[in-house]
Amino acid sequence: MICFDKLKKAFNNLLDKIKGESKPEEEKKEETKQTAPTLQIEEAKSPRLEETQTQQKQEITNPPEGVQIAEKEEKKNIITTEEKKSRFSFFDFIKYKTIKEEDIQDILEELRYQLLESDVSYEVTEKILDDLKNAIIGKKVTRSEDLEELVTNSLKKSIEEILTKNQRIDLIEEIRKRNKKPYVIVFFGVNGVGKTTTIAKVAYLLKKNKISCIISASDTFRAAAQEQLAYHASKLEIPIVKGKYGADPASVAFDAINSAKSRNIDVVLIDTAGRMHVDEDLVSELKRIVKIAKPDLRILVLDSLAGNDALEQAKYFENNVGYDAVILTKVDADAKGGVILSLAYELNKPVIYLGVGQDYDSLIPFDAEWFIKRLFSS
Ligand SMILES: Nc1nc2c(ncn2[C@@H]2O[C@H](COP(=O)(O)OP(=O)(O)OP(=O)(O)O)[C@@H](O)[C@H]2O)c(=O)[nH]1
Repeated sequence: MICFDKLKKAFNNLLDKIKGESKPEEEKKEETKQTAPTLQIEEAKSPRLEETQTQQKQEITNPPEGVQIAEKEEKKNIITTEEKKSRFSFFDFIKYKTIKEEDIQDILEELRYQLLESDVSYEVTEKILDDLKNAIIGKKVTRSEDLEELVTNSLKKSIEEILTKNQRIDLIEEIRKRNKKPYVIVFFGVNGVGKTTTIAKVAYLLKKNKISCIISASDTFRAAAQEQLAYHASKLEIPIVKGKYGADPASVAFDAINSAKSRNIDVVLIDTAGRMHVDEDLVSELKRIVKIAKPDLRILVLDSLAGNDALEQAKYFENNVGYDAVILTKVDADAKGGVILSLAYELNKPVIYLGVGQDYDSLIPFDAEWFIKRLFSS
């Protein structure tokens, strides 16, 4: 289950505003009619007028429960209609004239707010807004459908540019085309982002593609991490090299690589320890592992629930250790979704997979077209 509802809503709200204009006149009239109150007590005609009027007065000051609910419903209707009416004003305001920046200021401001709320970084938000301004300012539109098309195309194009900024890496193809055995991959990231789970998912993916692998349990910092990996390795029937608690993680990786060489195994997957905070100890440990294991690919694992903090973590790792690609986990639990855009645009490395659940097959290749489709589907 992948949601990123908030980001989707941000774009849908904007398009809804524009779509609202295209409703036929009849529908508009119908909606306006609904604003007239239905509880018209003053006009009630009764043979016992006085009695009725007294009763009505009482009803007005203290209406029965059913009427109270009806009034509440009615108020809701009025509010909804007011909202609907405001949708019409945007297009009515700009049609037949050349669109100027000040005409779209309000809708851009609303979009800006909603994007930032969805974890889209400031820089990416500004790019989307600038692209939108460039697409519609100076245009003359006489049909709301044309405006909707202009806006949709601009949003889709911006997002495509953002998501395709970095060269994609097809992991399976990369391993197959590289004539090196074993192909070494090291995974790192702060604690709890999902490194161990991701390694199990990657092992499963390799196995499905008939690529053999061995796991190096180089997280000797957290005792349970070894057990967790051993459990996955046994379930997936994949060999594992473990180290004792507190052992040198680089030497565990070294042993795993030697084991792969002697057993003709295609790939070594190296797990590493996370820390609560990125710190100097972690960085020097990772540098040592990288120096000794000489990985072909360094994968940074980031948690989408960390929002913009994920971006900060990525910058920290970039500056201190360096990495080649990102796997973004827990996307299934991320109701916002903007972090994907921020990472894709602000990092110089590609996001290659998304973790979308806890099962072994809950790892999907990251694809711009897929993302855009989901974002703009109804
Ligand atoms: N919903 C969801 N949960 C995930 C995903 N990936 C990992 N998790 C969960 O996140 C929690 C932490 O995952 P781990 O794999 O133990 O994280 P870690 O980075 O190895 O943790 P440390 O070894 O402490 O650094 C576990 O409960 C996983 O099941 C994902 O894509 N979606």
